[in-house]
Amino acid sequence: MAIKYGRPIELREVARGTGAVVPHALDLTVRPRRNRKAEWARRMVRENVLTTDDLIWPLFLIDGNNKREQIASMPGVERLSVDQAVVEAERAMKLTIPCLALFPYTDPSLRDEEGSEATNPNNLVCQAVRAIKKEFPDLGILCDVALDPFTSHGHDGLIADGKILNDETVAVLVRQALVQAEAGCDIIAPSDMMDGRVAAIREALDRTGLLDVQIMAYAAKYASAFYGPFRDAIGSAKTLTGDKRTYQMDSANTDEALREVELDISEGADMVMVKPGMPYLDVLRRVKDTFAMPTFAYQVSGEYAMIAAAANNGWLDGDRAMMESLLAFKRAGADGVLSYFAPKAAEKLRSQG
Ligand SMILES: NCc1[nH]cc(CCC(=O)O)c1CC(=O)O
Ligand SMILES: [Mg+2]
Repeated sequence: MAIKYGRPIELREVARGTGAVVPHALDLTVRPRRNRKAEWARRMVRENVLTTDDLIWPLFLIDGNNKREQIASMPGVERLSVDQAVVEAERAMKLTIPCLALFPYTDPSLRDEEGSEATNPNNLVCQAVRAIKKEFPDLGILCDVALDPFTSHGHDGLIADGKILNDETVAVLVRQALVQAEAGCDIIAPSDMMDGRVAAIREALDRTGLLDVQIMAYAAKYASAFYGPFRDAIGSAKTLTGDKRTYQMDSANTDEALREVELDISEGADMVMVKPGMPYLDVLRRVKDTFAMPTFAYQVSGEYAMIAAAANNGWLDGDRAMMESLLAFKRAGADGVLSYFAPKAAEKLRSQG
């Protein structure tokens, strides 16, 4: 047969009749455009859909009260004081976005070589978790585990002699995860890419009786230029020394992503993530097909900035580019997407009914 799936073309060698009724009509049996002829017809054959359930909304936190600060490289995204984060949490609830992700801008005076503020049970993230959970206990909260918002050098781990120390870092990450979980965080999301951190965090959570706290592992996280605006947002862009290529993955690799994901699953990850998003849809598809785990993509700050900047310049239709990019994650196998577009996309989805 000429084609593997669909209608066997040879079997359709029925007489087509001679002389088309319509002048100049091609003698075509198969016309794929028929299924696209109207919106209702396109809806009938649509293979993937985006809903508000697919969205995780990342928020940036800053110390203070009633404070909102624009982030220059992320037009439309702000740093929020805890009370304002609670306001946005209410918006998430109304928009039926299931989960927020929290990232702190740590005051420079609180940053040090060891990132000690990460394990302060009253740090900005923990304050926000408590405040949001108090008002909206049914809203999911995800907390990032890594030291970069807290270290003076901007790295995700501890450094000695210019090297990132894996095992010593994991010990600190475990304490960071515990203070977040004890504050009420639902999903611990290690983004540091140290080896063995998922197992260590799972063991510590279980030992503490925090059996229901989930782990979403940033399992295949690449060393990427697309994190630039995020580093502005959390204030690590200027201080970061060197790059993160000894722990984040080489963007040339995909087999390695499968090995990373397999390890994190075996260590106890409940969900896995591929990051960045759009430039790595091939990785996302392989991960989903290989492991059939709840699999998430992070449409990172640089991806957001590209679309937002082009839209603000009138170079593309921002809303359509946003929706198309989010649907692409679904098509590639994602169960959900962390995206700064989350509230805007949710508003659009709900206005469409
Ligand atoms: N480890 C921290 C972390 N968690 C999420 C992002 C990036 C998110 C984004 O760009 O939107 C980063 C930055 C980094 O690894 O340098
Ligand atoms: Mg790993």
